[in-house]
Amino acid sequence: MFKDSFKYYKSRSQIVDFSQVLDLNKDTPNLKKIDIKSETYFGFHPTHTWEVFEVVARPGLIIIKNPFTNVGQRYWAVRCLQDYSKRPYKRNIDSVKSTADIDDWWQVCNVTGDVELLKKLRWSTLGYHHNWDTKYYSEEHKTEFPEDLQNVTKFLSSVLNFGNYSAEAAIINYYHMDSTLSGHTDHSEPNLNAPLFSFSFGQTAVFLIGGKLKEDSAISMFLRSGDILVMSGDSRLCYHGVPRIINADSRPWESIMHIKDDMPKGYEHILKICKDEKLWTCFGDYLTHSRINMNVRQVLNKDQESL
Ligand SMILES: O=C(O)CCC(=O)C(=O)O
Ligand SMILES: [Fe+2]
Repeated sequence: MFKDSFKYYKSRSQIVDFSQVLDLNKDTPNLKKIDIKSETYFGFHPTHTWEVFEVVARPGLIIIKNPFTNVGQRYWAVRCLQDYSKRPYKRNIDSVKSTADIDDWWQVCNVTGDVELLKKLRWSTLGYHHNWDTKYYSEEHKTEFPEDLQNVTKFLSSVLNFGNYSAEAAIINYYHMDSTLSGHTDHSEPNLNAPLFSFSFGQTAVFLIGGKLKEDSAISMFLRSGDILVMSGDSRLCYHGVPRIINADSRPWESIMHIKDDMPKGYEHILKICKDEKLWTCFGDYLTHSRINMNVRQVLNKDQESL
């Protein structure tokens, strides 16, 4: 059962055996290779070099083994920490009295060196804001959806042959080494046919995915920095969660190669941070102790203009 596996991997009071966790670094019959179109896009290695798999036990669950250039990883980490964590996006810290007034969390953390505050940000929502109590989206609770995140998911959707994609809601999850995310399904979107794109950066997650029912058994997999998980088809409504964050076995964000980056216009200031070791340091330090997950969804159905 999902619950039992979750408890097992979460446990700190016993030695946990990770040998059954699906590992993209190992050749395994549990993964089926998928061929994709040949394209290029900012922040990624050319798609003909990508390793894309479907998880045999979970049809529709696709995983792209870190397709990012190291600069690409830095880019999204900077966006999540410096920009997607800011007002007017909605954050968990908004509803806590002591932190509710903080507009620019990242700047305050860096100016004050407040490590406690750094750990307080657990999520932020972009576009349609997920109401965690009612589990509904509404037109009244919506902010602009970032264009770069919109475009990167359009690109991925096209490369993977899912067709047109319109990213309209995202949850950015910020995890520390002791954070977990309990089992849930993502079913609030009127459009449940469109895939969900999940990007991982920083430390490694043990990701658990069961079936459509809580009682179904779960499989586990490592999500490392740069890996992209796509929940589509039959896996879109499966129970899933993160019982554990473990230390990364490599840190691809640490060094950058000077390859030409085909940067979309308007984001040059982000690229400047990625390429300047001094400016990058505080972001790199964060990733050394944390994991960031960008979880992107299409909310509306094809011909629907609003909720
Ligand atoms: O952090 C992850 O890998 C999963 C996050 C997730 O399931 C969610 O935000 O709904
Ligand atoms: Fe989820």
